Amino acid sequence: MFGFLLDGYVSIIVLLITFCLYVYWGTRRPPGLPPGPIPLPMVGNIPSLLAKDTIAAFARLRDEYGDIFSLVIGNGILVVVNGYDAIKEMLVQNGDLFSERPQNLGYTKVTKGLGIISTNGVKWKEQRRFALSTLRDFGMGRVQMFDRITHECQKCLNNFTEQNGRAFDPDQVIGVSVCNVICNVVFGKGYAHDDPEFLNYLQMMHSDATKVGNTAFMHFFPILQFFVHRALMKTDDAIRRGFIATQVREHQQTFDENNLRDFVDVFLKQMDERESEEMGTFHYENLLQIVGEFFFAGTETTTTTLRWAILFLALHPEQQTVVQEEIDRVIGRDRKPTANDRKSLPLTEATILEVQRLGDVVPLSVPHAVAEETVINGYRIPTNAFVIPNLSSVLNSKELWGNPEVFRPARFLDNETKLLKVDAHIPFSLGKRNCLGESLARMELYIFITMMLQSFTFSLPDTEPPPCLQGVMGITRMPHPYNIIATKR
Ligand code: HEM
Repeated sequence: MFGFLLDGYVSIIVLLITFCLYVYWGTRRPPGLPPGPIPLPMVGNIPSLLAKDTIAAFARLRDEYGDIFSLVIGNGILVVVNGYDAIKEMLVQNGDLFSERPQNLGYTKVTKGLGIISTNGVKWKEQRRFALSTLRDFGMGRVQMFDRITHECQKCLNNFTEQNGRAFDPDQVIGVSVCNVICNVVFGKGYAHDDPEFLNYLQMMHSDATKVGNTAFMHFFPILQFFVHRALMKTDDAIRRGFIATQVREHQQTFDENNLRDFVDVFLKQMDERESEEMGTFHYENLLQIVGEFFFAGTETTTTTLRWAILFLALHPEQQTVVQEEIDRVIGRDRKPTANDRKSLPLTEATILEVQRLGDVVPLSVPHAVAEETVINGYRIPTNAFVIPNLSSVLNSKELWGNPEVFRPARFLDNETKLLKVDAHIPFSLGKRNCLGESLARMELYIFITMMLQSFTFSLPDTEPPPCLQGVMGITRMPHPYNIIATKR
């Protein structure tokens, strides 16, 4: 007669046990991982990633759990590596193990195993080596490239002049000039600043870059990934199949193997020579992807750094004046800067380093992964973990810089005259996966900043509220939009 009561009790006990197991498994950290907060059932440590300021949240977690901590998110694991010593130990001392990219990275689904940024093994090695040597031949370090960057920068300065002392947002004009530098390397030419098609592709890339950054945590959620990647794939495809494919077609039609004009020509020659290779990486789809990655990785990063540069200089007029005096003394106002001038411009160089340090443009680098399950400092790093080198923890370290929040180029100078080499200045990351475009980017920053200060003094309009210096996270850490007045010198 009391059977139904018994059934009721059994159901409640089963439910209770299930609930306890669910809470236990849901809040359990997989054994051996670096320390970190207790995950909540279902959502794991997502709340730590949703914080308005991820960088500040990571700094708090580092204080609590140490230089290497982990977060459990959905079906994924995030290992965050902080501080120069720990990052160097992983990316340099253990570079062979930590130089992979995670294959569960959302971006990998968009790239479908092509390109350089998200590939591993032979596919990555072969194309990275080829890209580095071809970029060196066509760009980085060559006088001809120096002239092309100078030319693109001059177009940007002409636009500043046309503003006639009015306040304006320099974002787009800098973006077009910087993108044109990449166009020069890969296609052998740049585009007009008012070319509507070019501007449209640039705008698409810009909004893609914002989406990828904002959706970092979606890498772990297949349903969310589905929607985001569909949107990303659409724009990615439009850029590759439209803008890039048109240029490649033109190159194929005018190809002359005795006159290789740019990156695309050299790649086409390799495609021809290696046609018979099975599983080779020199094929049409890979060419579209790699060129797209140069635009993607090279435009937003350099543009954002230059936007920070103008903002910091406008906020520090005394610093701007001393750099201008140095440039006037070494180059004058009429001659264009040369590569040779660099060694005579320590203050200018120190200012560029400080812009990159405080601008902190790629604060969390690009996720790495381990080639095989690894134990480091006694912690287990599984193969499916995303390893995040927290570059921001180095560029903003109190121990290293004393007052990291202050814009102070002199920290890179000895006796205010000699440029110091500071190993912990790592905006381009470290190790085998470090930024492939570092030399090109350094050349661009030097030419743009020197030429800008040669011709203009930057100030903020006093009719507008002071700009917010908190960065906005997209794929880069950008300044909030701001207006500037460029006064001709
Ligand atoms: C100021 C400008 C730039 C900054 C701060 C920057 C920073 C970075 C960082 C932090 C990484 C990730 C490194 C890692 O995974 O550990 C990276 C990778 C990369 N960068 Fe840059 N970058 C800049 C400009 C450029 C330019 C101009 C290019 C154009 C060619 C470029 C192409 C790449 C590529 C292809 C990768 C992927 C490398 C690989 O996976 O092997 N970057 N960059």
